[in-house]
Amino acid sequence: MSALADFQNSIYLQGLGDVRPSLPTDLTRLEGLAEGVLSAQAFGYVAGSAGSEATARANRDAFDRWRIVPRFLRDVAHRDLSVDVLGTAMPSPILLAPIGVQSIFHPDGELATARAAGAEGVTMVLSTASSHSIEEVAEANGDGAPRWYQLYWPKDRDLAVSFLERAKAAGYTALVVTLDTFTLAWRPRDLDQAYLPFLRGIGVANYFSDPVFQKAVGGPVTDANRDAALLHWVANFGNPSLTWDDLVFLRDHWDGPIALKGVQHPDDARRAVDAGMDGVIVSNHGGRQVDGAVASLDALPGVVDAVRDQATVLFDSGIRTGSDVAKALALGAKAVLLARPYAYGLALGGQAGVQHVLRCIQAELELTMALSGVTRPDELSPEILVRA
Ligand SMILES: Cc1cc2nc3c(=O)[nH]c(=O)nc-3n(C[C@H](O)[C@H](O)[C@H](O)COP(=O)(O)O)c2cc1C
Ligand SMILES: CCCCC(=O)C(=O)O
Repeated sequence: MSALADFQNSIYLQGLGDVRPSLPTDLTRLEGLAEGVLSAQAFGYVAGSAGSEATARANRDAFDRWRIVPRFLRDVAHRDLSVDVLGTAMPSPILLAPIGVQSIFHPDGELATARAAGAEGVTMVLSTASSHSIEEVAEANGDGAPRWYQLYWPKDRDLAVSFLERAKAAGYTALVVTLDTFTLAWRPRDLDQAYLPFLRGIGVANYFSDPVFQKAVGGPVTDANRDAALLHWVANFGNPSLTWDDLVFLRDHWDGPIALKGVQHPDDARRAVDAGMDGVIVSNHGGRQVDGAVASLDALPGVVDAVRDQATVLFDSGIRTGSDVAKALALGAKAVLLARPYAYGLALGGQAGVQHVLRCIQAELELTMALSGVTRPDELSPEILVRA
């Protein structure tokens, strides 16, 4: 047994003193509860996806179509979920996905998430669109806590370099570059409420605190130049003109590992390898970008096949339970990024809510593996799965 599954025992033992978990241990129930504590706008922003939300549903359906076939009498007494991903030692193959604008879920936003991740030893991927700055989040995360930085690659190259330098200086060791959101997709829940957090000054902390950004808007952002600063953000946030050739620029300005997030096609995965990228993250942004896009889990095997051992393949979009993690790993992912469930945990319980989510999903993963005859993540293979 490991400390991860000990969480299960600690819950039962607390029950002897009539103490019960304050949040559900079935993480699929968090969304419904979060709806009760969030504003309609904040809930619509996190729970919503692109268009008719067909891809968001497809992400979940794809997990349902794979079933685990448990095996027994394989000595699963000693379990070890730890993995090394792009040079970062992790207690389990689960990272916290980049989620921007977290102060719409809880006043402490990314600071609470960073504290939770630091306390659990789990790697947090900080979004460029965070509501607290790169440096503030690093401080909350703690010295020596593992953290990665996610880049939204702005038009202004000097600003991109400044973000990378700040992230490096603040101890973020790997870079995640998100390809699929150089512009926001058609998101009806936000459109119907005419709601975009950035225009209300949320999710722009890294921009407003940046010397390159400040220079472009005539100095530190105050009431006097705030509207101009927001317009500069709109004009600069993403760059639809980027091509594969531009990745050379990133390689030149970041000396750690780089993973491209949003890869769905095997050929794009091969191009990432050719461009010297260290990893790809198979993701459709939780169905928030291309409605009608292939379910992320269905895209995973093709990418794994294309990349083979030449790069690390990570996965997100639709992970809700420990058994989802096991399925994604069985289909070839080295680790997964957990997203919406921890945003709901944050909304419901701040730092403690995020820690609850992390403990539940890690314990559930370990128990699912052990009860399926598997003791280590690298033992998970397609052999443990059948089509439903
Ligand atoms: C509210 C919200 C904000 C997000 N912000 C970012 C972001 O700033 N950068 C990024 O790369 N992905 C962002 N994502 C996408 C997640 O990293 C992840 O790919 C997606 O949520 C996975 O789908 P799932 O939550 O349904 O599992 C965001 C997702 C949500 C729900
Ligand atoms: C401008 C987009 C930043 C946040 C994001 O990635 C999302 O809402 O999906």
